[in-house]
Amino acid sequence: MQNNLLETPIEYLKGVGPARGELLRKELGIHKYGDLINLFPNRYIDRTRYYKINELQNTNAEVQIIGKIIHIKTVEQKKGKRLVATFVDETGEMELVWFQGQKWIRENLKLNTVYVIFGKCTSFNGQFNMAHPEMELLAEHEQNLRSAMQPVYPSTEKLTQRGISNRTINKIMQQLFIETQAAFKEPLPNYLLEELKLIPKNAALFNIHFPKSPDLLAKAQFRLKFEELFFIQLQLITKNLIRKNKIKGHPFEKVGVYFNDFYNNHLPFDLTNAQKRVLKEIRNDMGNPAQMNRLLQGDVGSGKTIVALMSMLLALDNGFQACLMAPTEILANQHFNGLMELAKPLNINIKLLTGSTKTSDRKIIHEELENGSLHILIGTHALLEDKVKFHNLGLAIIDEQHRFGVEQRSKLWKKNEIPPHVLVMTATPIPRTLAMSLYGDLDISVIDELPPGRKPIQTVHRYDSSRLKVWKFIRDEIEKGRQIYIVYPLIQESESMDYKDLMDGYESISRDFPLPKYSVSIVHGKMKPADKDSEMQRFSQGKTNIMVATTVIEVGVNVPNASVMIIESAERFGLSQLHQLRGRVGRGAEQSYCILMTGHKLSNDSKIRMETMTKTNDGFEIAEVDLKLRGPGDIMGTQQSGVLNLQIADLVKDREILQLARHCAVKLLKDDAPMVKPEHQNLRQAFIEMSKKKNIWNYIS
Ligand SMILES: Nc1ncnc2c1ncn2[C@@H]1O[C@H](COP(=O)(O)OP(=O)(O)OP(=O)(O)O)[C@@H](O)[C@H]1O
Repeated sequence: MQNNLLETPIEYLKGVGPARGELLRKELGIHKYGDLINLFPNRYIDRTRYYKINELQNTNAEVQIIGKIIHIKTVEQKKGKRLVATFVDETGEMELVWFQGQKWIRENLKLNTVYVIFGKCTSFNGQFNMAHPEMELLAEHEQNLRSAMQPVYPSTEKLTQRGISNRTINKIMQQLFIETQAAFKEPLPNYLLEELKLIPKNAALFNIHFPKSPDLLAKAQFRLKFEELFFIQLQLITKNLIRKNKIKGHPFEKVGVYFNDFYNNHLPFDLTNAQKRVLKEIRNDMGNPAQMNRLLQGDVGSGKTIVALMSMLLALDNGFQACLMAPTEILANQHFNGLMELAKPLNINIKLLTGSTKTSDRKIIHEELENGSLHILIGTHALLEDKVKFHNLGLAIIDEQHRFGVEQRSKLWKKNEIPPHVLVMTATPIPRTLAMSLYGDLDISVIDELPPGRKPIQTVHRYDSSRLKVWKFIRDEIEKGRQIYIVYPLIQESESMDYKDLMDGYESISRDFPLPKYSVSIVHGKMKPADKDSEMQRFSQGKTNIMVATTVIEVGVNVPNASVMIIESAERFGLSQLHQLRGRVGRGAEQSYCILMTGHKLSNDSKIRMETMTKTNDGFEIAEVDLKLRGPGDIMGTQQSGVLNLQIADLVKDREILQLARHCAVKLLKDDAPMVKPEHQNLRQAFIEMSKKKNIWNYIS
């Protein structure tokens, strides 16, 4: 099809016109013919079945009935007038109701004439009724060739009220096919269509809007989903290739004194096989003259810190500086302390820069950073300030990247003429399918093995009514010398209520665990950073037995002696958050426990969450359940990514198609990366057009 036809403004389509055109633009983002063709139905209704009135059930289902209107009246009510018609068939009677458009309906409805009505049926006081039914005279209905599966398009109430019903969309879609003569260019190469048994683009578009049979509909859906995911993968992989070919990085050719000395003489434990494998992947990447962009995924407590340090030592060995940026002060502090501890025997200069760093210290940091005597800088967003200038930054490690905006990250890259290698670390396991789409342009390393000797955390779910028993359990654990976390939810919308819960909880815990035998710390977001820090310190040094906190402790806190995590109102946390919180215990050699406290009334989702947590400790398994429960849009970090504005595919349901699309995209680009072979001509053109429109690159880099 001619491209310019697809570019035609939507109001030129017969049956649309300026008013409807405006509505379609505003409500559905449909500006041109090409947008309309890609407005895919979100479900299909079976219009082959006709119900009798005595077969109706109160299920709120959509039904189709043949019958007559025998009576019509206007009913006055406080809320306004409604039009009520009595509709009968040979088995019974029901009511049809209209709240709007009553005058028109009264004038046009024919009494005692056979109609086919269609709509949602509800029951009120034993009588069935249907509000605003779709109506057609039986004679017309029989003439209208209708597909057995009638598409239902994503619509809005506003659209329906202003005269763009599903039926209207259906009609203008037909018109679109007439005007464009269904001649859409086939972007996929023939060999791919044959290999995957995909139906051609034209047939797919036709059958998605006017399915001829369930089988053809399924084929159309498969084909269009594949195409959508395939183009996204082409984009992501192309981006990765361009980066590897064009964006130069500093090759770290040497493994020198820092790395070797640490590896041979100061490793505090043997690395796990997973840590070794991941380090090798990182070394390989950084040894190349292309910029590294790697995502390091590791479940909570899997030992990412030492991998980060050893990667930084490689940068130092090659005469470069390294930095690590964390999203919160607590985390930055934690990393700083952890790295200082590990690097103690090495002669390197590591400093911490956060919002609370004193001006005098800041000055020193700035100077040392510029003259190159500062080797490693750890910090928060403070690292991004313009004043922070590196002598030569070779490696930037970003922890928990989804908390940083895209701009912030790229700002860090731009601190050098040649961008540093980038290692993104995350302890939030991302299901493979989602990682493929979100981070498909990054190389991914996974630490999928916990350090040896860890005892799996035992997780239980307890109702508030067994609190006394839980408190007894805590006392016993404290007796054994262990420490306890008690975490309260903090949800922004009800912040003041939550603070009240937290403070009430803190008071009653302080009462139940009184001084001098016990001491209780508290940490929450409203505290000054310095106070927070000192409370954290007291707890991590073992000076307090219990830490009462909000989710500020969610990530990165490392107190191996803490063996019990109690999560209050656990039903209010998402699965990945629960998993993160639980990961704060089980970091030492002792048996650890996580107790999920909830009230008795739980929604189905909450029940699944509690069951999942008590059943498994595996972050990836939990992430999969989370993805199923919440859908990809709610998973952390996905909102900012355009990857998820999918038109037809669904990352949860269509994971197999996604894998196939990725596989095919990799294969195709390996063979013909610029897509210049004759059989890839249409593909290339479609790819360029799509990249212009839907530039997911901006979201990701
Ligand atoms: N190979 C290993 N053998 C024994 N202990 C290890 C090993 N690797 C790491 N550890 C220890 O395991 C604990 C967790 O490691 P680390 O803090 O690096 O985890 P992490 O991956 O950063 O987890 P989180 O994201 O939850 O902070 C630390 O106390 C660390 O010293």
